[in-house]
Amino acid sequence: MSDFSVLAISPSDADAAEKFAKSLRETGFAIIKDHDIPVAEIDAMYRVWAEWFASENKEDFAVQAGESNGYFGYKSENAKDVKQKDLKEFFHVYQSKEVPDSVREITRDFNTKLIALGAKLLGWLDQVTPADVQGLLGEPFEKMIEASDNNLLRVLHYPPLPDDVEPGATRAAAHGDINLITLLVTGSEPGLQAQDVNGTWHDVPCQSGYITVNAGDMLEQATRGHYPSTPHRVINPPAQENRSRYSMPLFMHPRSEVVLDHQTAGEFLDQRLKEIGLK
Ligand SMILES: O=C(O)CCC(=O)C(=O)O
Ligand SMILES: [Fe+2]
Repeated sequence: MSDFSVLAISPSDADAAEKFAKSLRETGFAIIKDHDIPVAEIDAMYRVWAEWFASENKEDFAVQAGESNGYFGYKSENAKDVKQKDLKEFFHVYQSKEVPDSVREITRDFNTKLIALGAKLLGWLDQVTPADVQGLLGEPFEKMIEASDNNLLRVLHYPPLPDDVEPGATRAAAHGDINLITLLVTGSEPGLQAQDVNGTWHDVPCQSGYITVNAGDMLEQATRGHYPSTPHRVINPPAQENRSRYSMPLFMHPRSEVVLDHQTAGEFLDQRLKEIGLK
């Protein structure tokens, strides 16, 4: 186990797009710093959502059958091909769907900013991805997510571990994300690990204000492996640090009709949601 020595890229770097694509290609991850989302806003998001997860009326927002927005209770999701459920609860925010009053304004604003940053990063990939790989795409990456209703901000709460935690159960078992790229604002506590191409697990730096980006399965599929999807997981805390952990990944999802390879993004997503117990 070692620290992940991924370069932190600033959007103002002259060669930001090249560095970003190189890092995604060689490590599956990239770190963005000096973006325009203030740390104070990230901290405020964690604060208001911590209060919401501690509130009594969470179940009023429980996800409805056939839907994917709203509240998902503790142990509702498993990683693909893993039996045990992850030790987490979460809320799925879509720009066009309802969010609780107490968190609405800040969440909409934060989500808008993060989606804009995600669009910019996909635009970087459009600039520097080799022409033969671009030739495989039905449309540029940035276009795939334009006016997409499928971009998903997941606000996660990993409660302190109970005394009777089942052997082998973890906060988040190893998985690849389904979507194109994920923007993962640094969590409130450490625990996130990424696997490199040699199979070694690394701690992802838990530095406030950093946004870690990883390639997902749709990006790997659309580029036939040019950008490999990166396995990652969230490990359980040591006993002396058994606190709640919060994190907020934004999953950038194409419009449903975008063709990835032999499947549309909508078909791909549907199949994967069934495999992870969410559909
Ligand atoms: O909590 C984290 O830091 C990672 C969450 C994650 O990988 C996911 O929800 O897909
Ligand atoms: Fe993930």
